[in-house]
Order: sequence, then structure tokens, then C-alpha cells
Amino acid sequence: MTTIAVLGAGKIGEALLSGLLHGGWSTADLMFTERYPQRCEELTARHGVRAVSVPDAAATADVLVVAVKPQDIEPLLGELSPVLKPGALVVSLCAGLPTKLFERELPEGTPVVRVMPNTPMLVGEAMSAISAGAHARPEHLELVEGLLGSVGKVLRVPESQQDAVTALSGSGPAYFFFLVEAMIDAGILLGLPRAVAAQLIIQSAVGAATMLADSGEHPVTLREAVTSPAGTTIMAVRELERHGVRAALLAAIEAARDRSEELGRAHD
Ligand SMILES: NC(=O)C1=CN([C@@H]2O[C@H](COP(=O)(O)OP(=O)(O)OC[C@H]3O[C@@H](n4cnc5c(N)ncnc54)[C@H](O)[C@@H]3O)[C@@H](O)[C@H]2O)C=CC1
Ligand SMILES: O=C(O)[C@@H]1CCC=N1
Repeated sequence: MTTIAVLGAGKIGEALLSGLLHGGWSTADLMFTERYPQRCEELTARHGVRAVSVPDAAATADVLVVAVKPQDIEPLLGELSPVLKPGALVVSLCAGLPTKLFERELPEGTPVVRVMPNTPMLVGEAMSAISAGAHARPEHLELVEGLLGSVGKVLRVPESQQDAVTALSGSGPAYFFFLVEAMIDAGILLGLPRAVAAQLIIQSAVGAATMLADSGEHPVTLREAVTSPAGTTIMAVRELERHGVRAALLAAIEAARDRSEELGRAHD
């Protein structure tokens, strides 16, 4: 069995551990490192996975999944590089950071796979996009596909598309949460109790997402089916267009892509 160490078990690192456990992985094959002892205790209590040091992780794990903030990458790679086992695979979940940064800081020939996952990993519904570094072979990509396939869907993309992927699906869940939050507020504006508004909107989101995923229909077709001539929906759509919601989404996602590129350039 492949042994996985998550280096930096914050929000996404914990989501990966939790998703893998739900996907059938055993606690014996998983471990993590964390800089705060309290966080180690909390995660071990919650998931039964053991906390280890970076040298212990490097000595035992076949796959080292780096899940620290991009700003914290250099000290971690400085700690990892001298203890990394030859042949171990390094998987980065870090937004913006190119594989060449890892290849520069780690021993010559280290296979690196860059991944952009998202937090629905927690419920087995992640969207992850993966790209090979210079020394990653087909079997490394297959291993990562197997790993992430147990917590959601996986797509291979050229690394040049990873900043756009980060802006779309990496950050994407936040945009949906933002919309849901605003729509629940609209229910409050119309005088509904918060719990009622939340139930109405969350179930509508689940239903709409399931239709998008399962029907094979284009979103425009699905939206048109809700939009009756001179009905209620077209009145709302006119307001969405008047307030530039489509343009706002285009600009927002472009800004997220630009930030991902900037995070990478900070380590040139
Ligand atoms: N939160 C999200 O939705 C997503 C995050 N990512 C990427 O995942 C990475 C982590 O993001 P989050 O989990 O949101 O951040 P976070 O701040 O929740 O987690 C990072 C964790 O790393 C730990 N850490 C930092 N330096 C360490 C070191 N040297 N040794 C051991 N532990 C160390 C911190 O204590 C913290 O718990 C980032 O690079 C981010 O771009 C990628 C996709 C989605
Ligand atoms: O906001 C961020 O930087 C991270 C990367 C993608 C989602 N969260």
C-alpha cells in the first residue's frame, strides 16, 4: 500500500486526510506534519491519523503532499530537501507555485506533480487538476489520479493552465458559497425566516448542481426552462444583467488568475 504524508495539515490538508479516510484509506497509511502541537492533537483526536516530524515523514512515506501556504514554502522545502528519500514523489497543492520551484529546491531528479484541488474533497466531490513536473513519469500521474480519484474527479491539464484552474475550480466553491449567502439574505429581505430561506436556497443549489452534472444539458438550456415568458425569472435575470453580475464574475475570476500568477512569481 502507498504511504502518504501531508505536510501542513490546515484546511486543505485536513480535507485531504478526511476525504482519503472516507474513501477507504487506512490511518496506518496516512500521516501528517504540522508546526503547532495543538493542531497535531486536534487532528489526531478527530481522524486518528498520526502526527510526525518532516524527517520521519520523508523516511517512511512514498508520497509527500505539500499543503502549506505559498508564503511558507521555502522553509518547508529547506527542511525536506536533505532528508527526502530518492524516488519519493512530491505532490504540491499550493496555489501559484510552479513545479520548477520544487525541482530547484529539492534533490536533482525529484518527481513533482502539481495539483489544484478544492475543499469539496471533504465530501468526496473534489475537482482536482494535475500537471506533471519535469521528472514525473506516467506512473506518478496515475498514482496521483488514484489518490485524488478516491476524493472526487481528476483532470490532467498542462501546467500552463494551472493559474486559470486555480481561479475557476480551486477558488470556485467560495463563489458558490458567496452566491448562496447573498440569496439567503434576499430571503430575509422578503421577510422569510433565515432557516426557511437557507433550506430553500441550499436545496435549490443541490438540485441545480445535480441537474448540471447529470443531465448533460447546457446551463443556458436549463436556465431557459425556468424562464417563462413575462414570468418571474426573466424579471430577476434583467436585474442580474443590469447590475453586471456576468461581467463581475469574468473580472473576479481574472483577478484570481492574476493573483495565482503573482504568487508563483514571488519565488522566482
Ligand atoms: N483552502 C482551499 O480551498 C485550497 C487551498 N489550496 C492550497 O493549499 C495550501 C494550504 O491552504 P490552506 O489549507 O487553506 O491553508 P492553512 O493555513 O489552513 O493550512 C496550512 C497549514 O500548514 C501548516 N504549516 C505551515 N508551515 C509548515 C511547516 N513548515 N511544517 C508543517 N506545517 C506547516 C500551518 O500551520 C497550517 O496549518 C495553500 O498553498 C493553498 O494555495 C489549494 C486548493 C484549495
Ligand atoms: O485562496 C487561495 O489562495 C486558495 C487557493 C485556491 C483556493 N484557496
